[in-house]
Amino acid sequence: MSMLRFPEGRALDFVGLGRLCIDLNANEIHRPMEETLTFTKYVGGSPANITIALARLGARAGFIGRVSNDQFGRFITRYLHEENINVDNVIVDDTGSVTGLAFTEIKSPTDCSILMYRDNVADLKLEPADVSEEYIRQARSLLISGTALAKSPSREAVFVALAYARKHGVVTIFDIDYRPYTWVNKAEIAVYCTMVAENCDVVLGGREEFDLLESSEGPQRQDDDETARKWLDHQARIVVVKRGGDGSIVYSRGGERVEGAVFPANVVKTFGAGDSFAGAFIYGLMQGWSLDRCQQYGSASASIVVSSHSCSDAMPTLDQIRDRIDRFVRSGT
Ligand SMILES: Nc1ncnc2c1ncn2[C@@H]1O[C@H](COP(=O)(O)OP(=O)(O)OP(=O)(O)O)[C@@H](O)[C@H]1O
Ligand SMILES: O=C(O)C[C@@H](O)[C@H](O)C(=O)CO
Repeated sequence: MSMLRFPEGRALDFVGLGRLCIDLNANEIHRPMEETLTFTKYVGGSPANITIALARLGARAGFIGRVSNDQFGRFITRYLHEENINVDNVIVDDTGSVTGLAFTEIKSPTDCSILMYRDNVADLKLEPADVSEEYIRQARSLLISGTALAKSPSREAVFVALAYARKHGVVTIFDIDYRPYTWVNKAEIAVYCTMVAENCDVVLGGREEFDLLESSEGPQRQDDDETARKWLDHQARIVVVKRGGDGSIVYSRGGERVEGAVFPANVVKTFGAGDSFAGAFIYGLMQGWSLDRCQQYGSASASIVVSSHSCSDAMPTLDQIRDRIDRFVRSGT
């Protein structure tokens, strides 16, 4: 068992915090963006994707963030509402900010990149005063994504939210979510992400992301087991090291170490794997499932999303994940 206790009797199962942006995924795939003519618009932003994933699985989800006061901001808020995500703590920013744009280039199933437009974005204008203690008090869990720490006042808002969550026994989840385009330097990443990771119950990241947090400790740590021990020595009850096409390893404070493989996928784009994995994995933790079942659902969810054109729109339902698992059990595909 994961030794993680989600409080009961709360109005929300899960609250995401941070980036709400727009994905513009190239429709002409398997070619460089210089040759792309059209894009499809989706809601994006890692914490938004994970929150949508949880809502799609039936969790009562909410969000804390800022959106721009324009058509994109309204599009995002409406989409979250239509996904039954509570938007009471989604604030319209009126400082003239814009919505972050993530242009996804799909050159091949394994060669994808994101062109980010993030100057003056609304999500990083989130202020400490925007974060409602009452809103967090009614939640069972809170997700913090690392990019929300990249700039003030969003950075300070994160620490306020984390303090409220710890005060009210809310399970705190930190997805390192490193995106280079917003941080000033790697030293800041190590400092601020470490401060959050040391105070969260669940920490998820890829090998390179953990190396960024641990870089101040001399040569980059390559050992996943050592990384897990480090963070489990702090607040963490669960540490997830995501390893792309090689799967993931999940560690618990109770000494479990569970390696998980991937499900076969007809990969359209690799983006969205981490967010879809995280959504189903966290859902499983909330149900009190074993770690290998949480991991299995996370991996199955990821295989569905990497086989799709979008991230948020493609987040699967429980039935879709179960069907994916059943198909693999029956046929190995
Ligand atoms: N090519 C793939 N095919 C099937 N499953 C995959 C593939 N890549 C990743 N996954 C699954 O998704 C999980 C998370 O993937 P990854 O480690 O790439 O996270 P990430 O880097 O956060 O992803 P993202 O690209 O969304 O930021 C993996 O542990 C694995 O279960
Ligand atoms: O998180 C981002 O800013 C990019 C996302 O919008 C995009 O969907 C993605 O890369 C998910 O991994």
